[in-house]
Amino acid sequence: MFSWLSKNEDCRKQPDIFENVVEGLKRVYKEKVYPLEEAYLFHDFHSPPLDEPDFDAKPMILLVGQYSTGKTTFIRYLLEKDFPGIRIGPEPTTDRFITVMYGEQDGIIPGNALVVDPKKQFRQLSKFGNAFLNRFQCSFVQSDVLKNITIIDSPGILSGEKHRVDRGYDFTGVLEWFAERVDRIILLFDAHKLDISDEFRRSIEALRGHEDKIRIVLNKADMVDHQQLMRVYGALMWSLGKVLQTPEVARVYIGSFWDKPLKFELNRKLFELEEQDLFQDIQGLPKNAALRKLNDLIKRARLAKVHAYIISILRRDMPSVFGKDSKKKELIKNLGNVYAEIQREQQIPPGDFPDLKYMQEKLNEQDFTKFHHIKPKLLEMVEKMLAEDISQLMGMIPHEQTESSKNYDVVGGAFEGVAEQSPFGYGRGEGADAGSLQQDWIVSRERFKYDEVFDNLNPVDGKISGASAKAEMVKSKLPNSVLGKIWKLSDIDKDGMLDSDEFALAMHLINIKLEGHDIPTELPKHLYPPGKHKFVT
Ligand SMILES: Nc1ncnc2c1ncn2[C@@H]1O[C@H](COP(=O)(O)OP(=O)(O)OP(=O)(O)O)[C@@H](O)[C@H]1O
Ligand SMILES: [Ca+2]
Repeated sequence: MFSWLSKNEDCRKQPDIFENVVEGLKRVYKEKVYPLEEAYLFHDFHSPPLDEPDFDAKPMILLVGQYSTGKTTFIRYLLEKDFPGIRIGPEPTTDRFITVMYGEQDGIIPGNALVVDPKKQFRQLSKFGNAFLNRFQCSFVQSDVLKNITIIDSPGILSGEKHRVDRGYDFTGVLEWFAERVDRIILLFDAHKLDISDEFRRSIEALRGHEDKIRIVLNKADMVDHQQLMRVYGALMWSLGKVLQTPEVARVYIGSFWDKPLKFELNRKLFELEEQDLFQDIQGLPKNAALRKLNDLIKRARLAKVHAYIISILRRDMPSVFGKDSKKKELIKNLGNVYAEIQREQQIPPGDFPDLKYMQEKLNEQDFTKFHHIKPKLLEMVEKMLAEDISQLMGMIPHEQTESSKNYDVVGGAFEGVAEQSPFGYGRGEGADAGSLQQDWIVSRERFKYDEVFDNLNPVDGKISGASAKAEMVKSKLPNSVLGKIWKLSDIDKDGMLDSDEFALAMHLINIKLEGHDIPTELPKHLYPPGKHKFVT
């Protein structure tokens, strides 16, 4: 299975210099973490070994939610086209996990074939059996959106359902498997029907430990009026606080992610801003993928370490001849004492330990006499990797991010319509952007007012001094930091004085700020006075 594990044997002798972050992660995993995992049967307890495609895969977004919250519609909205196998409807529709990936041609690969493809990151899913594989597929779509991300649609969570029994496979296990590997988990809620079932709550629990990846979408927010929306939002935050059990509750994006007309025009602005934030988050995923992989590898290495301590202590405490069975039972029952011993002696925080009940269950199936004693060398290797290699790789990330940011853009589909060039882009026609789509200089519209003030400031040779401009500008009561910025943008020819055009521009910028918009760092082209276009940078 791990043909790639034996490659590059010589690397070990060379000093650790990594070509790039992902190659570095592959190498430290296979050379330093994997041996510890293998020695202490980590893969039987926690998660299967990482494979090369796990490191190479495009960033993935997993959509999770109760049935009919609009998961599939959300994907359709992003892609602006259907994917093979898409089904949308008010009743429970999606009955399978579908990874929606980029392909030169549209098509489907069924789960059974997917898990034997060595180039894809899904091989280990075969452990969930045929009942799952028959409910798993990959849909290929020719969409630019998918060139740098992969989206995973999941079956809606039904209330009153016991997943393992009704679906025939370990649904939460599958969720957990994906949660560990994806870059983003988007939980969808229906503003129109906010009842959080016990089943959904349990599914969210399967996402424990990955709270940093979770974002919440309060979808269909357009189906209720504003007052009701506020109430639903409050109720959602309250329930989330209980389910997620993290001090800071994940970011909630309010919106209606489909292409139908708005019911309440009042919501347009809010939805637009929320969508912009969510899209930015999604567009940042490819850039941050290396950091996410690094983060997940640290989590994994720490768990592997704790796991090794647990297993080796159990081995140490087993008798060599008689009473093995009763001792095993006793050790499992008192596993809490083992945890306490490790916490005390190794100074490992309780949060790094696996769930006690879960470990007790897993240990039942194991033969303790086959466990290894403590191997300090293997542990040291992981310690050293956490201390040295990881910080080296961390240091390479900013460089890689700037280097390759251009190739990483998520474009196309819904991302295209709101791109800056179109008049419907975020913030187009507002604030400093107002007037960018017209021929005339927008400042000239209110010009007559500004000229009157200007003339009263006694200009000499058509210009007023910095001092008299300042005296006028502070009347806006804006702080000096803002006015200084406005001054810089307005004194276009940089002669330390303002002519009537420049003064009008300064007043225009002050109004923009007073209306609550931001002042740009550079003056947009359309705000340059007609005679001063030669100064455009
Ligand atoms: N933003 C929206 N506002 C109102 N209705 C919506 C919105 N998005 C989707 N719907 C409607 O909600 C229903 C469910 O949509 P969809 O099938 O996409 O949900 P789903 O979460 O994928 O469901 P399932 O879990 O059953 O697969 C459909 O009738 C769809 O038209
Ligand atoms: Ca669906």
